[in-house]
Amino acid sequence: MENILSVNQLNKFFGKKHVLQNVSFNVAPGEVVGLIGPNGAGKTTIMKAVLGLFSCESGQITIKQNPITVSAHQALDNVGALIEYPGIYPFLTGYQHLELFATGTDKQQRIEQVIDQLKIGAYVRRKAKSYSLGMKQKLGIALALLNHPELVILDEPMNGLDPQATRDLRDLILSLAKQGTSFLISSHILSELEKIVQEVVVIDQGKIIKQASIEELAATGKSFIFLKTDNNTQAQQVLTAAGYQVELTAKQLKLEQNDESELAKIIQVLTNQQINILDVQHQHSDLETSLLALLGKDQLQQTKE
Ligand SMILES: Nc1ncnc2c1ncn2[C@@H]1O[C@H](COP(=O)(O)OP(=O)(O)OP(=O)(O)O)[C@@H](O)[C@H]1O
Repeated sequence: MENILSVNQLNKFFGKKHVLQNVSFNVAPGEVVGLIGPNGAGKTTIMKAVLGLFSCESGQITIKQNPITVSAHQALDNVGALIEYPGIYPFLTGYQHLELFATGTDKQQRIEQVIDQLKIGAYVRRKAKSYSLGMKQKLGIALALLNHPELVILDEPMNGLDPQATRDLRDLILSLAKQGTSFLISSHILSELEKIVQEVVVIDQGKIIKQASIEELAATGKSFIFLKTDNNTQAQQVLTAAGYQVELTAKQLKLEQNDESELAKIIQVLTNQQINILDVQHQHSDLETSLLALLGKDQLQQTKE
């Protein structure tokens, strides 16, 4: 299927600083792609470049195969975006913002629909100067979704949202993606991001260090077993003697799990010594652990080069 967004060999300098280095990735129709990386990695710069907000020294950006440059913006009619913080006029109401930016013949219907989708009806007719951070954020997202965009770019969309609003936004993104809308989303809340994205683009110091499906990335991280026994100190000694690396915290033991059969072996070692197991928990590698492992490895590789 033809990609909705293609970024190809993008290079951007701010002064002498090479902030994007040969950045390439694609977003397919209906795909939710997460852009993740440390502070200053270049995520917002990529998003701004896609929106044609500044020129890049080299590379191409196309939306539905139409090039985006500082002077060619037509393809952006299909794009909705919320970057950095919502640009909101304090003396207009939320509703007036929506009226100002709505296009198309079904404007009025669409405005009512996004008010409903973002659950902003209770305050949308109040002046925006009285809005909390989360209220502004929801209005910003409503504006990004207003004109039936095929591609939505959201920079830290969960900023300021409470748990219920975060969950509502997650459900909304998933349902729009099912209907074919594509998303490019950056977020530091990786536990949330991993619930919505299919593909992850990891950027560090201006370079893409990995593009992978969320499952593929999770598989690169580690899994742990947490055990509580009736004698953790003895359990640690016994397991260490059996060749396991065991970390003892105040209440439990932590072991790295390398393969699925390991838990049964550990239980056997402990029961052989009459140590009773009170609780077992298994923690699969999450996006955060995988990302940290990836960044750590990459940094190690860079220092070796
Ligand atoms: N207008 C600018 N002028 C000069 N340097 C800039 C400008 N905008 C960004 N930078 C630099 O470009 C690099 C990438 O910044 P960017 O905002 O894209 O990072 P980010 O990944 O979005 O970070 P964060 O997670 O902190 O939001 C940083 O080193 C930043 O200092």
